[in-house]
Amino acid sequence: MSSDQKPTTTEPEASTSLAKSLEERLTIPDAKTAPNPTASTFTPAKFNWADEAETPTEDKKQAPTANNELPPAKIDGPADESSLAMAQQDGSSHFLNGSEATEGLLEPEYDVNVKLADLQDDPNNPLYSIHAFEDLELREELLRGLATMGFRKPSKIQERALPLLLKNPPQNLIGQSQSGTGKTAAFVLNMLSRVNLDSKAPQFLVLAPTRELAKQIAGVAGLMGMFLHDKGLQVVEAVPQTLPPRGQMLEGQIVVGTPGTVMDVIQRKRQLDVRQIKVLTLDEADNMLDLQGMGDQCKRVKAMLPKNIQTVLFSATFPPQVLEFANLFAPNANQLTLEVETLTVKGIKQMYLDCNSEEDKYSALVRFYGLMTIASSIIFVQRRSTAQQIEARMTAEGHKVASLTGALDGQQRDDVFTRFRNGDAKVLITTNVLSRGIDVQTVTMVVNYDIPETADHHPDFETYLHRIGRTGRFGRTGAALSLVSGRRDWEMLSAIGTHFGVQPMRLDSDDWDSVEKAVKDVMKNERNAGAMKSNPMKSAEEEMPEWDVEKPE
Ligand SMILES: Nc1ncnc2c1ncn2[C@@H]1O[C@H](COP(=O)(O)OP(=O)(O)OP(=O)(O)O)[C@@H](O)[C@H]1O
Repeated sequence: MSSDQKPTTTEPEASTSLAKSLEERLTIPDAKTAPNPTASTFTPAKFNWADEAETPTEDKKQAPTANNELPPAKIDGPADESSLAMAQQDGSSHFLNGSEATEGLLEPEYDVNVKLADLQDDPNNPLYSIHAFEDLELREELLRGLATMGFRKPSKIQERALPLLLKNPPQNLIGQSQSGTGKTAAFVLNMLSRVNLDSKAPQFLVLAPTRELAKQIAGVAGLMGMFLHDKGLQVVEAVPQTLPPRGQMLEGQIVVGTPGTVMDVIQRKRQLDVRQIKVLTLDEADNMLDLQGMGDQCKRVKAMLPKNIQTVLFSATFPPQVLEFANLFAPNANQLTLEVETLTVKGIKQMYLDCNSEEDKYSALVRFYGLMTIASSIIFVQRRSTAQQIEARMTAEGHKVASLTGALDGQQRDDVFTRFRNGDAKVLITTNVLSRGIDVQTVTMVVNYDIPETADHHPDFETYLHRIGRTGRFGRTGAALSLVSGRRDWEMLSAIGTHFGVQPMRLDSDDWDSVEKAVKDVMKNERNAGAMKSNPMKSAEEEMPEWDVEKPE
């Protein structure tokens, strides 16, 4: 709802002053500029670099919630061809096929290659890089893999993190960068660079919060290592309901799984030999280390691994209290962290739709979808029951939608998610279970049907950021629409805007012509913006964000 109109029944002045104070406080800071330490001069240190990110998942919300949401079903499984094909489709199509299924909102009038090249030339963009992958001393098979995937230049996080990760003796790393900027490739390349292909023993363990993300990471590792398979590379998943039969070991140098299942296959089922593990990586590390969620499981897994292994933590968000624990989990880590104001991805246009009531949200949603063709979109809700209701209503009205929540079993989740990835379902309704890490490049719209809130009913900053980060991946454009239906929603969204230093654009559900025009304009402007941002006149050093360098304790 708007600052000046609503709520009409409850203290309109308060709402107005809220908006005013919001306006006063909201300034979008410029990227900081400062000397840029070159990769070769890095010593174990903490770097604070300007950019963007943050989020929680359904797994995190295993703590009791008001709506009795249960934690997601636990899932497991070995690496298979489908995950490779999935990653292939997702990972490689970005540059190989610029005219993928984006229609309507995001007609790709531009050439994706040209636009991305511009973004990667822009020092203020997180995709910017002054190096080539060739400078990063990667083995030849990996360079070929990257080229086949269409990766032309590393992003900032890849360029910064890789030299730190690949140093010998190996050092721990805590790495933060905005959603969709290629953190997966950074930690996957570390593993693929360090792998000993003469041994089939598990050497690398990656933990991720959900089965979908674990499978996605396994797929990326398989794809990036495509030229190492005939030399013996194997990637295996450890997610529920896809494990080999009891008594059979998980085989593969790279194991990717969810923490509960990994704990189970090490300790109880004894299907994972961890004696040769040399790197432990946590993706979505702030979520994984959350003590109310999976923190305990991750700690227990780590305790079962050999001592003195390299520990690598990545996320788009590291709230201060979690960062503290992260430093205990990965002692003496090199640190690449970002200021909170730099976490939002500029290519994601943030909007909110002012609805008249909670019930009005559904009709506004359906009307919004009727306005334009959207390639693919994700609707996030807070509760499973809401997901089911919206799915039923939209399906009854002839929309092709799917819904994925922790209420489904592993196979059902895989089926639904495959339908969405393939484009058979264009709209996915889900809870926070899919808020983190999921990379489906055709997603051009994220809808926050419910404003994300924590279990203790505060605005959930991290989840908001991760949710909207499901669009706008690696330089793509996207839009995020939050539905606001009352004073509380408005206050929560305002707090989120203040936290990140952004102000979502208001759309009025009483004026659909203007909504349609505004959204189309937004998408057009965003689409054209990338190519105009770069400033080739400034040297890389002049324009690099500020890095605070500290020695680790
Ligand atoms: N150097 C690169 N060149 C081109 N594309 C890339 C490059 N690095 C990564 N990508 C692509 O960018 C997309 C986003 O990457 P990835 O999923 O690793 O992002 P992320 O930083 O982990 O995001 P999140 O915080 O949401 O988990 C993927 O489709 C990946 O294939």
